[in-house]
Amino acid sequence: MSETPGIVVMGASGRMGQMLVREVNAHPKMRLAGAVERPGHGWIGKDLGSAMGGQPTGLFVTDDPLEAMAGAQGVIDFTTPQVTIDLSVIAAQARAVHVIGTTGMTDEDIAKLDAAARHAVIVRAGNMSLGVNLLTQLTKQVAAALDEDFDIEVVEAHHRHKVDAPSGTALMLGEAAAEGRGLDFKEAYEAARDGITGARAPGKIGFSAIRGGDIVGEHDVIFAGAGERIVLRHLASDRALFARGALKAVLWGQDKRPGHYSMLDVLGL
Ligand SMILES: NC(=O)c1ccc[n+]([C@@H]2O[C@H](COP(=O)([O-])OP(=O)(O)OC[C@H]3O[C@@H](n4cnc5c(N)ncnc54)[C@H](O)[C@@H]3O)[C@@H](O)[C@H]2O)c1
Ligand SMILES: O=C(O)C1=N[C@H](C(=O)O)CCC1
Repeated sequence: MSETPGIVVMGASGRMGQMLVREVNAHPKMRLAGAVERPGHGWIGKDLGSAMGGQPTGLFVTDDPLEAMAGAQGVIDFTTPQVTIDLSVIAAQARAVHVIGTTGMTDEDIAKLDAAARHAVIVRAGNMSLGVNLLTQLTKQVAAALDEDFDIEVVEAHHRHKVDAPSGTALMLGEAAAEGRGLDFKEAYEAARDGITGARAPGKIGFSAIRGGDIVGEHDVIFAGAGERIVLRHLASDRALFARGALKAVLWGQDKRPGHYSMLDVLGL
């Protein structure tokens, strides 16, 4: 391995992709080794710096992740579930650390990532920020401390372009709450309500999603009891915090054994 790991950014023109390119370029301990976009995208074959509206960098955008990963030690991937699953096979072949921020994965998708992680290091989290990962631990503690008299609701808000709901973060928080309270998450899960739903059933964890404008990402975990309410809140106002978490993860993964890790492992929480 070269001293400075080469990192490929998948989905380089995306909201997170462009943020990742900037953060990798600014990082003293890594270099940008490749930038990948989907076949047919207008950036394919163009100089990445110019495509991003800056100076040419000599690095050209490709639609071939295998080519991009030749000589790379890591790939950071905030794209779509199918793209991420396909990439996990290629990353494993290339022995590159695969950092996954993509959300909206099904259980089947995650099983495929588990299979790839038998041969490679995968770090995956629905939210890469320190604040949210710490909040999952606080959520678990509060849920363990309070009994079923406190109803748990997770409310999240994101920009108008987000395609999946509930957010990956909301699911992380809900899973932490279920774990703290000793509930089976799948059984406790209650999707957004609509119409004559009947009274709230005890032991459920409810989810609601707001979509609008340019909201980066906001999450409340509400513990609602009789006469009092506890609200644990995380507000993200800059996507750079997700990108920085991903950079931390790709460096952390460099000397790890194959496995499917989370940001809790990276952050030691
Ligand atoms: N885990 C986190 O901390 C975190 C933070 C922000 C966003 N996300 C998630 O990251 C994902 C992307 O979010 P976004 O807002 O950047 O979306 P986006 O739509 O702006 O970016 C996705 C990019 O992937 C590209 N892409 C699609 N198919 C591809 C292919 N075959 N090869 C290469 N690139 C391909 C698209 O062209 C696009 O540029 C979402 O699932 C989102 O929920 C996670
Ligand atoms: O912008 C998005 O999309 C985000 N997705 C993650 C999620 O689903 O929780 C993290 C926050 C931003």
